[in-house]
Amino acid sequence: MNMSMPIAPKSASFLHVQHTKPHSLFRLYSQNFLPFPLKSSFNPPMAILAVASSTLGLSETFSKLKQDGKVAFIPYITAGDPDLSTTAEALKVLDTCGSDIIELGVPYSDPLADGPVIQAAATRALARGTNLDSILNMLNEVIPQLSCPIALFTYYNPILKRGVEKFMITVKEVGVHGLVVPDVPLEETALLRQEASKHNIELVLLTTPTTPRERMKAIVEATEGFLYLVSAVGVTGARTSVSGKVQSLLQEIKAETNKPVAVGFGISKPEHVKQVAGWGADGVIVGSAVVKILGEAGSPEEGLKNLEEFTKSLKSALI
Ligand SMILES: O=P(O)(O)OC[C@@H](O)[C@@H](O)c1c[nH]c2ccccc12
Repeated sequence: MNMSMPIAPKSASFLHVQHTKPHSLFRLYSQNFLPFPLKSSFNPPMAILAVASSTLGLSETFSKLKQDGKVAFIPYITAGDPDLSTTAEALKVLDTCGSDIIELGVPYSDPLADGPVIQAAATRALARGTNLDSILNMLNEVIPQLSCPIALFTYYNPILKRGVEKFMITVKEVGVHGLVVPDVPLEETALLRQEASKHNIELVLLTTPTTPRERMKAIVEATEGFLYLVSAVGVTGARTSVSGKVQSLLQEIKAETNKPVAVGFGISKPEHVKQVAGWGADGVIVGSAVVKILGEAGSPEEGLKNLEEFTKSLKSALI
């Protein structure tokens, strides 16, 4: 990864950039979008889902949580940081400590939406030779041991390199349930959504604090699994507080849909988790704070131990 690449300072956010640069992340969400016919998703009776709980997808996970009056805890980690065997252990720790969905990031050389913590994690993972094949081989072993679904998190380029249909087939084969592609140009969402739908992968779309209302409605219509509400302008990274605007954004979105909404960006403490859940979020996503613990520990063992403690502290805010 080009480490000299300027990391967008928080003030010059992608949202501001969207008005100056044609291809910033959030600019991609500002073109007109024609919602596509939603796939008629097969909804087996809960009894079957309860039996095969490890096969619960993203939307089933949210409906089960909703029935229990609970909010989803969704951590994000970068695959291969500090190494893939630690990632395998970290997935099990996160699962055991009560994660309801886990976002697993595919490290990429130009993570334009990521702040310094996740950029550094991607650099370390790539330096160790982590790639999509090695990640999928690891997932093939680990997913059968997990009780929560995995949402693979990747920029668009690695998908295009492999071919959209081949990518979907491959990730489905290892048991991945969901997919988040933060930089997909919306006019190309159709191709991704068609192939994702064909292979029963839930493609999660993102909306931001400055997404125009009509555009937000189209994104809500098109997203599957859940809607990712980005809580702050700028790049990923722990913040000292969560913007109060999230509360009104959640109300605005929930007036348009019954689909679950998970909030991410900047959430890094149990009090943030509690606050966002109290505002009506169906899920709370924590990335950088978790990545930092794993990637910057003195050893993988220390990282996993600290991860367990931190995850339990965040989860306890939702109980
Ligand atoms: O790191 P944060 O501020 O806790 O935000 C979650 C974020 O890491 C995760 O969802 C994510 C990782 N890379 C991204 C790129 C765009 C949007 C979201 C993401």
